[in-house]
Amino acid sequence: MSAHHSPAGPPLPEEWGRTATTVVMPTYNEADNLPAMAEALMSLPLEGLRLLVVDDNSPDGTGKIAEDLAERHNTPDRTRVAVLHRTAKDGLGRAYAAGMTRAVDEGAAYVLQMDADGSHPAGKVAELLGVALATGADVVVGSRYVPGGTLSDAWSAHRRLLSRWANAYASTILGTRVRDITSGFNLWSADALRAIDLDTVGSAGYSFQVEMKYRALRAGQSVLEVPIHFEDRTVGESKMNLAVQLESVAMPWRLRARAARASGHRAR
Ligand SMILES: Nc1nc2c(ncn2[C@@H]2O[C@H](COP(=O)(O)OP(=O)(O)O[C@H]3O[C@H](CO)[C@@H](O)[C@H](O)[C@@H]3O)[C@@H](O)[C@H]2O)c(=O)[nH]1
Repeated sequence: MSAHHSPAGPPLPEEWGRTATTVVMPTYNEADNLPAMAEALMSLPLEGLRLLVVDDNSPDGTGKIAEDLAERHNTPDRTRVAVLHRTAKDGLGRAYAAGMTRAVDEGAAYVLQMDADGSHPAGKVAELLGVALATGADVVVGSRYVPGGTLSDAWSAHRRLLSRWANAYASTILGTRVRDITSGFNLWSADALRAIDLDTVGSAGYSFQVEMKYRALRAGQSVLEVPIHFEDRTVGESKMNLAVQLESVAMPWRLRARAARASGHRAR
C-alpha cells in the first residue's frame, strides 16, 4: 500500500480558506503551551478554521484555559474555539477519536490533528489544507521523513532512534509505504473519517496514528505526505509511557490479523 509524496503546497486561494476545517487538539497538562498554540492558529488567514480542544480534566487547569480562549475568540454568531471536557486521562487515541467524531458531526469538511506542545508547525496548516483541496487527497500527513522533512536538534538520539524504529516496525508489518506513519500532524477529509468509522478504532494511545493511516489505506483512501519541521517541546513533558509503547508494539500485529480475517471472510 503506498502513499505519495507531495511537493511544496500551492498558495491557498481565499475561498479555500473558508473551507470548514476543525483542528482537534488533545491536551493533558498543557497550560503553558495551549495559549500560544491557540493564538497561532486563530491568527492564520483561514476564515473556516475552528479549534476543538479535547481536555482530559488536566490537573494543571488546561481545561479552564481552553474555556477562557473560547470566550475570547467566540462571538454570539460564531464559534471559533470549543472545548470537549472528558473526566480523566484516557489516552491520546481516545481523545482524538472523540474530538474527530464531534468535529465531523458538527459539519467539518476537514479535520486536522495537532499536538498542543508546539511540536507541529501552525504555519503549515494552510499548506496541508491546500494540498488536500488541490489534489483531492483524503489524508495529508505532515511528514518528518520525506525529503525536506526535518527533526528538532533538541530531540535526543534515543528519541530519534525510537521514532525511526517505530516507523520502520509498523510499516514493515503492515506493508505500507507511508514514510511517517507515526506522525501526529495529519489532515483528514470528513469522508475519510466516515470510511474509517471512528467508533471501531481500537487504539487508546499513540498507536492511533498508525491504526488510522493503515485503515485509511485499507479503505482505499489516498494518502499524501508533505514535509514538515518537527520541533521538540520546550515546556512540559511527553506523556509517552510503557503502556503506550507496548500498545504500539502490539497494534500492527493486531491490525494485520484483523485484515487477514476480513480477507478470509471475503474469500469464502
Ligand atoms: N486529552 C488527552 N491528551 C493527551 C493524552 N496524552 C497525550 N495528550 C496530548 O497529546 C499531545 C501529544 O502528546 P505528547 O505526550 O506530547 O506526545 P509526544 O511524545 O510528543 O509524541 C507525539 O509525536 C509522536 C510522533 O513522534 C506521535 O506518534 C504521538 O502521537 C504524538 O503526536 C499533547 O498535546 C498532549 O497533551 C491523553 O491521555 N489525553
